[in-house]
Amino acid sequence: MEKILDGKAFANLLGQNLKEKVKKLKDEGITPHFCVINIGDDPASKIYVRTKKRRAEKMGIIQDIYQMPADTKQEEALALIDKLNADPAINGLMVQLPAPKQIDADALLERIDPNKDVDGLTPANIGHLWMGNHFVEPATAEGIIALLKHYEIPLEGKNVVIIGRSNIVGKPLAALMLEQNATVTIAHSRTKNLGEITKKADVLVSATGQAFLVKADMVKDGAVVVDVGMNHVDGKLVGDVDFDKVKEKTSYITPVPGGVGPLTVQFLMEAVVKLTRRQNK
Ligand SMILES: Nc1nc(=O)c2c([nH]1)NC[C@@H]1CN(c3ccc(C(=O)N[C@@H](CCC(=O)O)C(=O)O)cc3)C=[N+]21
Repeated sequence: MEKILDGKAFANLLGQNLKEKVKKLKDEGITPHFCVINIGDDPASKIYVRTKKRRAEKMGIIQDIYQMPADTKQEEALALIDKLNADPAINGLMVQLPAPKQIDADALLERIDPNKDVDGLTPANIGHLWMGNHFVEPATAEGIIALLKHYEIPLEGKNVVIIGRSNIVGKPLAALMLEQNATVTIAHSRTKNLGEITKKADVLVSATGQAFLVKADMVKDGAVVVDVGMNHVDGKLVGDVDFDKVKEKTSYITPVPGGVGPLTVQFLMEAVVKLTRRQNK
């Protein structure tokens, strides 16, 4: 029954358009330039940062990586953010998450200039998101909304269940789904009778980091399933969804890899370009 929501193909389609936008900026003498601050040695983070760098190069965007040691002090990270905020040559910055435990990551996010906030995770921009006057949105959530729109999957009046309440995915996605007039439920690790709740979902999104959490008996026939999970199992990348069994019940489903991940990266690039344009009006 399933139809695959091909995030990778859609990201590439968007990429062609974005390259043109970057070219236009370059004709005006402006090259979008952003920085990723990565603190510590998380192996997954290092891969993500490199994936972004490749994508940035492809788009014609400059990405600097500031790799900081695992024992970086809060003040050192704050000082770097201050420096990048103040540098007019830098259009955007982001702090790769998770950060080591001595770091107060929320305080770092709070320090980022909202006008340079590629991730849309500063308190100001989260406020804008919930008020409905946002100009930069967290990339994963934005990517999911765009993907469903691209496949002409309506959200108005639909029951959307999101598993996961992170600041980076679950909460911002709930805001954007509400904006699309969906009825939104957020489930999480303390939710009781998860399967009963997910079975009511017309659109089910999982963003937990728990492999095989979403089983076929938790999914309504004909549902749309979006898998945000990135889990390494036996050296293989899998999502949160028991894909082979769940796909038999869905009308549409995102694969991992090749689903939401490439859209996250693409929409980070879109944010860099959007911020750059806004700074050069
Ligand atoms: N401040 C911050 N912003 C983020 O946007 C952010 C972050 N921290 N921390 C970690 C998560 C995770 N994330 C992904 C990036 C690329 C893929 C991606 O490219 N995935 C590919 C393939 C990955 C592979 O093959 O290893 C795919 O799903 O097809 C996935 C996930 C960004 N994140």
